[in-house]
Amino acid sequence: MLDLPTIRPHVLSMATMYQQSIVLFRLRSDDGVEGIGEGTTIGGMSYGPESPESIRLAIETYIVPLLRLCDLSRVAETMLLIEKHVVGNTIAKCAVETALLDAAGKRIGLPVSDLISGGRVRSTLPVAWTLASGDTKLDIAEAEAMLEARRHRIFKLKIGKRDFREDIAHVASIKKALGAQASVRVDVNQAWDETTADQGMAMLADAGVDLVEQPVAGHDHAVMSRLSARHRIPLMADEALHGPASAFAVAATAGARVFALKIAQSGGLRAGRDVAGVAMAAGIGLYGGTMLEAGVGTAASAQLFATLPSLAWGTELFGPLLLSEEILEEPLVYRDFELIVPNGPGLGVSLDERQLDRFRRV
Ligand SMILES: O=C(O)C[C@H]1C=CC(=O)O1
Ligand SMILES: [Mn+2]
Repeated sequence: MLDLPTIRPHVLSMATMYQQSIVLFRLRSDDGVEGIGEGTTIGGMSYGPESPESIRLAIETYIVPLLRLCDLSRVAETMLLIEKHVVGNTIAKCAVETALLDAAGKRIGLPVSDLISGGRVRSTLPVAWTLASGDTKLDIAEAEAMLEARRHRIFKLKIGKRDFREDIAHVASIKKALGAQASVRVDVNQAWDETTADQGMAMLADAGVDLVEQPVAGHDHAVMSRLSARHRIPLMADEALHGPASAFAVAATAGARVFALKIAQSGGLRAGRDVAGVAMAAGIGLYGGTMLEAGVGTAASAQLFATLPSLAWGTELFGPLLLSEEILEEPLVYRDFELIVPNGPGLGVSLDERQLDRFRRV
């Protein structure tokens, strides 16, 4: 487990992050091939049911003994055994599956994208940036600097902490300042009830905002359906999605027009691929989401997102850029508003051991 400093406090409706805690998992199979994976969540236990500590515990206490029984070159068979003995804990499973896939790719000299879906259809991914300093002027200055540097032109604003009118005035000022050169979206992280969401979504549409992410509780599928039917601004599901069955439930009730696809929340890259399959079959748009992972989880997400036939809303794979310390030997490359998807065997990234020693939680 590493505790990594962020470049600034990141203000979300349920927590303010001053650092990010990530869990790295490394395995070595009998043939000597190594694989790495990452399990990361946001804001301790305030975002979802897993925490950095629970991810580590699930892996060490329950998953590692199962791995000792497996032929680690057989990814699907190994994950099936884990699925049989460990319920839930999608982020821990994602870390382990990522390491298995990384090793599998290295073993045969292919990137993970080639193993999970027959290869990539794109080699770069558009990347959004989250404005979450908590201050309108600072957010505008940050967005303008990102546009100037050609790093981001899609901005997601974290709202839901303050009164909704105050939040929307903040969003509208930012959209007005940036104009047509940027797409502005919001993430409410489940903070509103239906009545507030009704007023909020109408006002956000009028302000020129393109997308509203998880305005109400993820388990309120009926409310999501009603909001999606009533509003022209698309509702994006995030916390409602934790694997293919939940994706099907949201799709079947027309609860969202866009899915935030996350490998951690889905339970791994292959489950994420299946969530994407549900979305595509149901005519739901896709956005490549993040749990603000560092380089390993971000590279793993990129391997999946690169295989998706359509990714209409781009991605938010900016996690490493929110951290002031790099953990990869070669940092991921961001250029011209996009992330270059690593192309080496496995995930295509390696760890900087000195940084692990510096930031490991003791
Ligand atoms: O989507 C979330 O809820 C979590 C995350 C993604 C970007 C960000 O700033 O926070
Ligand atoms: Mn979200």
